[in-house]
Amino acid sequence: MERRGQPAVQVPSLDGVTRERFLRDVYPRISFSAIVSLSLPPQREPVVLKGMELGPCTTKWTVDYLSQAAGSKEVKIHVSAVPQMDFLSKNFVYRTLPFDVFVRRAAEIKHKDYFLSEDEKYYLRSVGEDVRKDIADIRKQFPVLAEDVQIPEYFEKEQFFSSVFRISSAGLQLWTHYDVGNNMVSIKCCGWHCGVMDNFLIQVTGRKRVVLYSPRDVPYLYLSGTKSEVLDVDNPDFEKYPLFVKAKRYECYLEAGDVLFIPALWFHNVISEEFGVALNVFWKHLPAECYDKSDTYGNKDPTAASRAIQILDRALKTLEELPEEYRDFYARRMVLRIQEKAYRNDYG
Ligand SMILES: O=C(O)CCC(=O)C(=O)O
Ligand SMILES: [Fe+2]
Repeated sequence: MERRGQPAVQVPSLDGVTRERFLRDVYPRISFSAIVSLSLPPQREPVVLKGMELGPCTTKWTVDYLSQAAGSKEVKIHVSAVPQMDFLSKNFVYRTLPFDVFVRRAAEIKHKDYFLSEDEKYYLRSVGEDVRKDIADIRKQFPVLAEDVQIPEYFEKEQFFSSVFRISSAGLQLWTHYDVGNNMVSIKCCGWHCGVMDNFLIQVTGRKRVVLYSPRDVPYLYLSGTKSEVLDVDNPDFEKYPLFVKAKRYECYLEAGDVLFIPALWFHNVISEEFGVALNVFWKHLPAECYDKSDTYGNKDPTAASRAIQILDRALKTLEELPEEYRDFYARRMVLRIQEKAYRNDYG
C-alpha cells in the first residue's frame, strides 16, 4: 500500500568512522559555555555507522551459543499475540522465562509451548538486577556475552550510562519513542519526561528497519509521555492524527554489524524483520552540570528544564484565575512568546 505523509529521508551511512571523525563531524559536543552563550552547533542527526569493530559477537552469537553462554538466568520479556505492540490498549503481557528457553522461542516462528498463541512474538529489553536501583549493564547481567562485544568507545567513560540487551522475534514492532536511558515501559513520571541520552544501537545479528523523527517534529507526534500514540507509522489514521502528516520521516535498514547513532531526543520506531540480537549503549550528552546528581535512574530532565517546567505549571495555574475567553487569549500569546524567544531559529 502506498504510504501517505512526507517522503522518507534516508539516514546516511558512513563506513569505517574513527572516533576522531565521529567527534568532529557527527557529534558536535555541546560545551557548557556553548549553552550559556546560546551558540549551539547545528542539529545532530542520526547516522548508520558501518564496518565498526564490534568484536567476535557478530559471528559467535548464534541461538545455540547464546542459550549456552547465558544459561537459564530468568529474564522478563514482553509477549505479544500480534506483531505491532500497543502501549495504549496493552495488547502484550509480561512473562518470565529462563534466558535459554526465551532465545529459542524468540528465534522460532511457531511455538509448541506458548503463553498466548502459537505465533506470539517476544521482546527482551534487559534491565538491572534490581529494577529500581540498578542500571542495565550487560557487563553485570550477561558477563560471558559481554566478553564478546567491543563497544565503540566514542564517548568518555564518565558519560556512560547503561548498556541494554535487546532480543526480538521476527516481525515485532516497537512503538515510536524517545529514550530516557533506563526503563522503557515501567517508569511513570511527570508526563514531560525525562532524562535523555545519546544512543548507539548496535545491531549484532538480524535485520531491522528503523523509522526516526526529529525532536523538532514533536508537535506532530501525539505523545503520551515518551511514546507516540501513532502506532502504525506506515498507515497512520490521519482522521485521528491529522498533524502526523507533517512529521518528516527518516528511515534506515540496519544489517548485522551496523551501529545506528540515535542522538538524544530523536524518536524511533523499530521493526525487526528477522529474529535479531542488539545491544545499545546510552550515554549522557550534556555536560555533567546539567544533570540531576541524584538521578541514578537516568529518568530525569536536565535540571534547568525541570525548573522551567515547574515555573510553567505555576503560570498555567495562574491562568486559571481568568475566565475561559481571556485564559485562551493569554495562553495563545504565551505560546507565541515561547516560540519567539526559545525556539531555535534555524529549524525552519
Ligand atoms: O532495536 C530495538 O529493539 C529498539 C532500539 C531502541 O529503542 C533503542 O536502542 O533505544
Ligand atoms: Fe529506544
